Amino acid sequence: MAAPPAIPRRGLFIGGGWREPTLGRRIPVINPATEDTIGDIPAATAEDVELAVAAARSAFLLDGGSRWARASGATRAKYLNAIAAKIKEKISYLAWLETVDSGKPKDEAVADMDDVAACFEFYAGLAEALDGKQHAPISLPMEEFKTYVLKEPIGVVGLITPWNYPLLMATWKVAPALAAGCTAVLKPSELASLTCLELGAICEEIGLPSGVLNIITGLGPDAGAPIASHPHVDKIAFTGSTATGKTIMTAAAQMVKPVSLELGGKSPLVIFDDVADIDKAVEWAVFGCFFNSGQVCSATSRLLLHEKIAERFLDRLVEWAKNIKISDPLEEGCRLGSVISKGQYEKIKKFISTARSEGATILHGGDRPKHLGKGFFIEPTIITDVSTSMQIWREEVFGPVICVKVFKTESEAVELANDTHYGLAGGVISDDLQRCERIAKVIHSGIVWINCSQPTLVQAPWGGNKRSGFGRELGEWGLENYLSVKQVTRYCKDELYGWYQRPSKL
Ligand SMILES: NC(=O)c1ccc[n+]([C@@H]2O[C@H](COP(=O)([O-])OP(=O)(O)OC[C@H]3O[C@@H](n4cnc5c(N)ncnc54)[C@H](O)[C@@H]3O)[C@@H](O)[C@H]2O)c1
Ligand SMILES: C[N+](C)(C)CC=O
Repeated sequence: MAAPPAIPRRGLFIGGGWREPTLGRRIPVINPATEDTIGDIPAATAEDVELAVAAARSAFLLDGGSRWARASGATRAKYLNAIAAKIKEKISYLAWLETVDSGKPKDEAVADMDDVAACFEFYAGLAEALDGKQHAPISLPMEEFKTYVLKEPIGVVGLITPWNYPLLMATWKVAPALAAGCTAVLKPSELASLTCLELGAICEEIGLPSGVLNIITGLGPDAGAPIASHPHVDKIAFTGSTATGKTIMTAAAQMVKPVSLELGGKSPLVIFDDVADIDKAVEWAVFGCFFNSGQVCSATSRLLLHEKIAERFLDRLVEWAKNIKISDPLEEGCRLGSVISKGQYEKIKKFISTARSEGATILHGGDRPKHLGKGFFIEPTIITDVSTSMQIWREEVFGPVICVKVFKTESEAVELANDTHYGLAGGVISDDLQRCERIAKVIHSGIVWINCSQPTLVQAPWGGNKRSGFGRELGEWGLENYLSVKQVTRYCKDELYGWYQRPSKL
């Protein structure tokens, strides 16, 4: 068997080159599936953030912005397409790296890398289309003024991202930010930064102008907080926990800096008794909460079952959960890998034990799989006898743990579905499409899935309401996040405007 590739030892990617962190600190990289230390990443601090922001600002302003910010969208599109091509060329390597860094099954990592390339290509298309949207005239009810609109890049943007889809979540921000003409400082999660550093290497290879994208790795308070509070960062786009989102919003508010926040969730999946093929519904329930070990912001982790099918559905759910291949994520056919870290493993175990002590039943799972002695693995876990006051019903676990409640009527199902501070996603499964449409309208969330859970489409808006944040990523909305709209109005009559009396020239 060929030896696995080595983990590259990288520095911080600043101003188009690599540099060691100013204080010389590094953070170990642990493969969560084996618990082995496999490398390290730089631990940036405020000193490095200064350098990265300065590099991004001078790239934004260079030659009056003509190299990047005010270059045509078509010019920027060439770079985005070149990044996409490199991602495709290196897909197996990048997927391997993502797998050993995050513990997710290799097949999932390959799908993530496909999505990364597709996202760069999609925003390359929108960058080109942006050229045709400039100078859009505004229809006015008078003739003396003519008005048009320019869409301009916001400036230097700080992009702070989580570990669950390391390169993909970064791409959701980097691709539209660059398409808009912004320059950026990306700070991925300290728990999984390897593929984001490889993005730096790709930018170097394709000759992205220096300083357009800077990538600094490190701990949140040391490397993320100085970005959020930096006076020369014009916008923050953040994906992560609601708690960190609040801290970032507070820091940004001091400078009236715009923020977009993609935060946590506790999304419902409502299943009615009219489903003809119960396995089809069960598979979506499994996918909705056990994919990526449930470490998905939009995981449908609250399952609402109609009382008439609840027993049969739960029997099949347990069968399907037992059938999931849990293994080293590099093994062929793995469908449940490890969770990201020891800390996350312990947090999930605590959620399960609290649910038990509050009176819930652990119907299936709840432990480390017996055949895996090492690694941060947790069985797919199904929890029943849940009340709405329990922690397991109210709080995001971010692990392979689904909690179940039974309902009698449609209105009860809707009330339970909306019984949350979060509002990211929700799903409904029923053979009655009119009912699905009715429910889609009344679920308080940014995304509703009908007869499925989790499809994520680069063309469609993504984001939440309530404590799941605000702003939308992906689609054209993702580009708008990084554009500032400028009104340009011209007075076009030869005569005086005539509000004041012209003073005599005598
Ligand atoms: N809504 C979405 O689209 C979406 C997508 C993925 C993940 N998430 C959410 O992300 C969370 C899991 O990710 P996580 O554990 O990495 O979140 P986290 O909030 O702990 O960390 C996210 C990022 O913020 C940084 N950070 C931490 N403290 C900071 C501070 N004080 N100032 C600036 N930056 C700081 C971290 O280093 C990391 O890069 C879950 O709640 C999940 O629901 C949401
Ligand atoms: C949208 N998705 C599933 C890729 C990442 C959210 O955690």
